[in-house]
Amino acid sequence: MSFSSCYIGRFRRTFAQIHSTIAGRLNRQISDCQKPVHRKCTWMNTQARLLSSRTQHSYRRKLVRNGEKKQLVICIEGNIASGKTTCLEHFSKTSDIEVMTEPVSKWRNVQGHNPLGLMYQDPSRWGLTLQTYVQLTMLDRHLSTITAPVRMMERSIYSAKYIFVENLYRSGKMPDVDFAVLSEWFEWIIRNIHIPVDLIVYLQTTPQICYERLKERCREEEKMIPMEYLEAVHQLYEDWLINKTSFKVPAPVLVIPADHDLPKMIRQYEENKEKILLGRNA
Ligand SMILES: Nc1ncnc2c1ncn2[C@@H]1O[C@H](COP(=O)(O)OP(=O)(O)O)[C@@H](O)[C@H]1O
Ligand SMILES: Nc1ccn([C@H]2C[C@H](O)[C@@H](COP(=O)(O)O)O2)c(=O)n1
Repeated sequence: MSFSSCYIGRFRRTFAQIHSTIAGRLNRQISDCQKPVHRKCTWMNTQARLLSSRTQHSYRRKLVRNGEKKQLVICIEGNIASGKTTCLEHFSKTSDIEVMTEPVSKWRNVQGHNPLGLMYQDPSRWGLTLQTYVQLTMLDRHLSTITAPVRMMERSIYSAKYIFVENLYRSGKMPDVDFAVLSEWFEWIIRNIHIPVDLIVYLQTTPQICYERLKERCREEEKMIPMEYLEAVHQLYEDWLINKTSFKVPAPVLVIPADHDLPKMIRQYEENKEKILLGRNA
């Protein structure tokens, strides 16, 4: 087999795996969000109908998650090492809440490769690789079937793009072409797939506190993260969720100050529990 046919064969297999992962999570139904349409059709038919609906009508139809019902989806957002996983651990003890951490273990090991580690070693070369995989795995998380009345998940496909891809690009570590490809993927996803988020809980920290917690956690890949990186991520989060000057915010935001020690954080989580369970920020 020639090098090129072997390469094309591998590309086709990889594409088929990604396609089946996403397609498997979808209901193969189309909905126009306001008026759900309960018609079964194949993936290909769905695409055809999406295309025709777009040319004939002004409203947009989107693919929906398997068995999508009225469960609440709460995304926990915050800087690296701000305490998101610790927050989820606390709420995992509450009945009626399903918690879902970020798929970091996948980002550290995809078929024996470590795109997270590679990205920190050489962001210009591997930023696209990591962020493409983050986008896929986060989409997979968003589309997975919810098994409790409330889902709390760590971060979202939105912060992956608005914070981390944006940071790589703005800091000059992601080439224009990589940013353009990732942006088109992202825009396609949010235009065509319904990704409901009911509330964003923003754990607001100072970069200095995150730096201390990062050092304490001591994840191998993150040893070279400088303070400036956490400051840049912090600023992007503030502009998105507090100042609301950068990107569209997909849900109301509940801000929890998160520089405090663990006992105080737990008190704050308990004080905010009702709001969170109702998906409200006030
Ligand atoms: N309120 C807190 N005070 C002190 N240390 C904390 C607090 N919350 C979390 N940590 C510690 O900080 C590190 C990062 O927390 P983690 O929950 O993993 O953050 P994230 O998931 O946001 O990256 C961990 O070692 C954790 O034990
Ligand atoms: N889109 C993303 C999301 C996360 N990361 C990095 C940042 C951390 O090193 C790690 C996990 O984040 P944490 O849960 O500890 O805040 O993954 C990234 O580079 N891109």
